[in-house]
Amino acid sequence: MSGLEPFGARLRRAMDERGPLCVGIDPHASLLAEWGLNDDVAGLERFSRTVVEALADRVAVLKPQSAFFERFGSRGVAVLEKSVAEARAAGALVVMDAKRGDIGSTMAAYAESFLHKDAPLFSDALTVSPYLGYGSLSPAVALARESGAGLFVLALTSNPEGGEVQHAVRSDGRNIGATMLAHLSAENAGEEPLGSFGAVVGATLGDLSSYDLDINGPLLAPGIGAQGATPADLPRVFGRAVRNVVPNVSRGVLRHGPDAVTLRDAAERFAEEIRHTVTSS
Ligand SMILES: O=C(O)c1cc(=O)[nH]c(=O)n1[C@@H]1O[C@H](COP(=O)(O)O)[C@@H](O)[C@H]1O
Repeated sequence: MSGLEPFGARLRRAMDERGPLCVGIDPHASLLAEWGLNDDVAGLERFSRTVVEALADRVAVLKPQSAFFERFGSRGVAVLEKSVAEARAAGALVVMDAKRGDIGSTMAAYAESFLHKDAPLFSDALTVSPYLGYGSLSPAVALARESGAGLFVLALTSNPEGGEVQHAVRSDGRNIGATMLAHLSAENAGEEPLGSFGAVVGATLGDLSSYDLDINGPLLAPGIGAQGATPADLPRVFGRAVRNVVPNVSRGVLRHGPDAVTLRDAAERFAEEIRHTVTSS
């Protein structure tokens, strides 16, 4: 199977050309209501199409959150398929936020669902959970390599509950979050200009200087906006690794809809602030 150019290279170029902002497509029921839409498939379709039409030709990454589509069953998943295809056709990279993770043999099927080039939901990258053991993700790593796709592995998540798992210390003295970062570093060794295997590291976490964030791969950083972090926090949280950070904003942008111009302006304000803090750090 001949795949695309590796995700890391495509992402680096998109970040250089468009700036690193990732906007989430998270059609919460409360946002549908704020946009004057019904909490049904038609409302979902209109919401998602509006975001894609407003932003896919200008932001580097769009990240649909699968749960909000799955809520509507097969018709919601059909909207998700269409949104992914339209966003990619308009030039955005799509990170499917489905946070899959299972025993290896089942993980292979999840990988086929999102990372096989002929899959209806093929996406440029997929969020995955390594908490059945990092090795259980190997079928997804292998298929991503073959397809030119990427993964974002939950390492240090933005939510306050994450520490109970991710800060737990192993017998070798390293904590679980740091262990995931080390696995990703090994995955990305020697890749230029950037590896395809990223970590999810929350922008809400404060100073992370005790972690080696230099994984030669992208760092997806949710938590800006609704969860309280700001673009100005990025250099303090990520240090030198800030240049590989893909900051995600979902509700902080989406609450400005349904008008496309207002949505674009909101995304542009975040993008500008991010550009400013990253280039001046
Ligand atoms: O993998 C993710 O995207 C993710 C990881 C994480 O640690 N924290 C986190 O908030 N997310 C996702 O990022 C988005 C954040 O949304 P907002 O808080 O509305 O900006 C949601 O879709 C979350 O599911």
